[in-house]
Amino acid sequence: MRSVNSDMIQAFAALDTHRSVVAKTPMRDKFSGDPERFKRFSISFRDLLLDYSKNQIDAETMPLLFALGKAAGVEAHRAAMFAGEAINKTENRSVLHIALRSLPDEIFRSGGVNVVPEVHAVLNRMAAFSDGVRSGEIRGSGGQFTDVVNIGIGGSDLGPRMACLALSPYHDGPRTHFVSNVDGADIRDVLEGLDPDRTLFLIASKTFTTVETMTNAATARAWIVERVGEEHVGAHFAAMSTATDKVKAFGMSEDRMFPFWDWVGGRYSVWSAIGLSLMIAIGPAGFSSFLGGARAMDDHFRTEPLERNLPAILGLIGVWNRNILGFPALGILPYEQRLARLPAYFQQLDMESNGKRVKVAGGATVMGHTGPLVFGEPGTNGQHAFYQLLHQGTDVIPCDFMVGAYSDAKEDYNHHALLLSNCFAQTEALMRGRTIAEAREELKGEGMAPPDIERLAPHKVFPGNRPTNTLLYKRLDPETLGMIIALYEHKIFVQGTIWGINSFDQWGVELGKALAKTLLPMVEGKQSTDGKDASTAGLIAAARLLRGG
Ligand SMILES: O=P(O)(O)OC[C@H]1O[C@H](O)[C@H](O)[C@@H](O)[C@@H]1O
Repeated sequence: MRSVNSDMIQAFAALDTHRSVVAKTPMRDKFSGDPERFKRFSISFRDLLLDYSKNQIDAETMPLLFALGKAAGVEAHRAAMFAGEAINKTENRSVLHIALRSLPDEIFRSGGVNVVPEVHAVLNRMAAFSDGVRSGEIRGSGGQFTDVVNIGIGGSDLGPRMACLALSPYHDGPRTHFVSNVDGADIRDVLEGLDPDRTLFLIASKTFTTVETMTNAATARAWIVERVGEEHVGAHFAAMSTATDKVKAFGMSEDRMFPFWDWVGGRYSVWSAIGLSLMIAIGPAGFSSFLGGARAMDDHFRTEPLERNLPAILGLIGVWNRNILGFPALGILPYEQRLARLPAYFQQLDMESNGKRVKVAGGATVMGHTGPLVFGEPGTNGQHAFYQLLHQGTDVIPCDFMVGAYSDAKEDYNHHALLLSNCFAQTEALMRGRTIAEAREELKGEGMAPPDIERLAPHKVFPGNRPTNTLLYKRLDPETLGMIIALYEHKIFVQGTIWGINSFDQWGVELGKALAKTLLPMVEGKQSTDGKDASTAGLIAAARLLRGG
């Protein structure tokens, strides 16, 4: 398993040959030739519908992709993850974010030990703490907390930040704020206007060593000490980390410490203690529905054959687009303003997991491509910004559209129908395109003179045949959000398995961190830049000059 075997080579070769067959018929003709196409290439799970019919695929493509998934050992690797095997091989760790959403009587083992009792013990402590903060029983120096500030970065920021915004209609706790950047402007802007006597800080860091988070935490501590007094620091802070000794050294008491474990990757940690800000905002019951949605997707992923498995289908379509058709990027386009941070969240989830080029088995370089460049913005905003390139640019960029059938407010009816029509219209336009004959026809219909028609028509041509998936759900509630995130987690797992890389480490972020440490004394003027390349030394010198020292 997990090294390129002859079945995989054959499966890739078959897909490669098949590509030229598929390419003969553009998607618009595939749709007119097959009224069953939507039915054939869509799949539902609970209130989620995944329509993948607007891809460059035909009846032969999916069986070939399922054969590839099987040859790559997706099923066995999936079983290994659920069995708690140390599939994160470079760090020798189990990968058990799935245990974070388990039921109390389920069993997930890491190193032979069932982790579920510990998971639920922490969840219960988080619930008691959240209830206390929400009711005012747990309070600051000036009474009930009105504001909660999560200080963290990467996986200790993007998940709770994204989910708090996504579920804002479910907020009935204190306001939540997020500070991540080491740029002092970030924390300064957040603290401005907050009442120190009623502000709770949550320090979120898996390692409790991340320089951005530690710097911001120290600034927050100083803010409290200065305004409220050293003796109140304990009441205004809590921490979530796997490094309990470091949290203690920071001065945090046991009851303000919410642990998680090294078998949870940072970008998979929103379900753990890292989600405390979300739990305080929406309450333990809402958080439990969020976990429940993910658990439902886990069960689906674990038990369904690849042919009826949403994450597998989404992952395999992604491999088709990336490896066989050679498309370099993936747009994440939620038609849901409250999912504005979802593209950034999926960017870390996907690019930090699958942005790799070395095989987990043997250390050789992967042949071909791995993870795509992930980007996105909520629709309809993106339409008025970068969709021009999606429709008429020289690169083909597959996109995932997502939209809820309902908005949570009745008065949005008019807005929501427009939102839905825009979402569906974009996928239709990307698929159909517009031919030169159609462009001419349209201009003629507008009464344009023939020379002008000829001049303008080429600019009005849309090549079409551009792939999209559409994920339609009923409404964005905690359960649905949990399902969507878990869907993408498992999709990324399927792709990482096929590419033979370790989706659960992130060595690629280390070099820059190490170099930043060596540059700091140079930026501060305490050390010479001798030995640095001319650009780096030149930039440091120029910045020092501009800073006046
Ligand atoms: O939670 P922390 O240990 O503070 O780490 C925060 C983030 O920083 C790192 O550089 C990693 O790239 C991320 O995966 C991680 O989520």
